[in-house]
Amino acid sequence: MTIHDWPIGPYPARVRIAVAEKGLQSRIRFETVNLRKGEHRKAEFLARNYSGTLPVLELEDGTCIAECTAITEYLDALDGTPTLTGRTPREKGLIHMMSRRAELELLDAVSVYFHHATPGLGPDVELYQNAEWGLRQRDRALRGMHHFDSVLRRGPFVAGSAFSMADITLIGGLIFAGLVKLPLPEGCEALRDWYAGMQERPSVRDRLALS
Ligand SMILES: N[C@@H](CCC(=O)N[C@@H](CS(=O)(=O)O)C(=O)NCC(=O)O)C(=O)O
Repeated sequence: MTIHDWPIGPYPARVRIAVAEKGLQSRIRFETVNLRKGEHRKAEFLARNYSGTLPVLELEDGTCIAECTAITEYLDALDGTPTLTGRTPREKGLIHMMSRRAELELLDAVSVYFHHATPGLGPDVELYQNAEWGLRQRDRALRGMHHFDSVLRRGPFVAGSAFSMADITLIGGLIFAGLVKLPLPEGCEALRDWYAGMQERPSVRDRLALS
């Protein structure tokens, strides 16, 4: 399998972490698509992913799976432990919900801030920007940080009693926040402590070493 990837990217980090957590490193090769050169907007890549985003998982038969959640669900289904997307219907529902909430209220919000209220990927790629919209999403991300701090005051993981895709998505959001220098607000000690612990996981710490 091939993962079309931007090594330092927060969304690609989600899949890199999932690959390492599942122990699939030996089955996957990474191929860099240069976002800063706009390679993800070219026809060759758009044929792999209409949405023009990374990462994309390409299977041996040429099937391309985009969207981090879908890629993680595919990898999780490949073989046994650990389970990242839930073992029971209840776990699956809660993990998907909390992962999606981490996307909407943090990761995607920081991404919009990056693309609209900062130079982003540069003028050749950011063809339309709306700074007000970007700043509103930055504020949404800060509210999201407070929300996840309250979630993590009630338990050690984002969704239930074990590490899951929801934790990985939140890690992606905080990676992006770090990249755009958006600090955790005062009062988010539970989120801060949780993230410090997550960064000690080999799958998180060594994610760039996969390629
Ligand atoms: N919903 C997509 C979003 C993926 C995404 O936005 N990826 C970024 C890569 S990175 O910002 O994390 O490095 C991208 O392709 N950005 C290119 C662009 O937005 O032009 C997913 O979950 O995979």
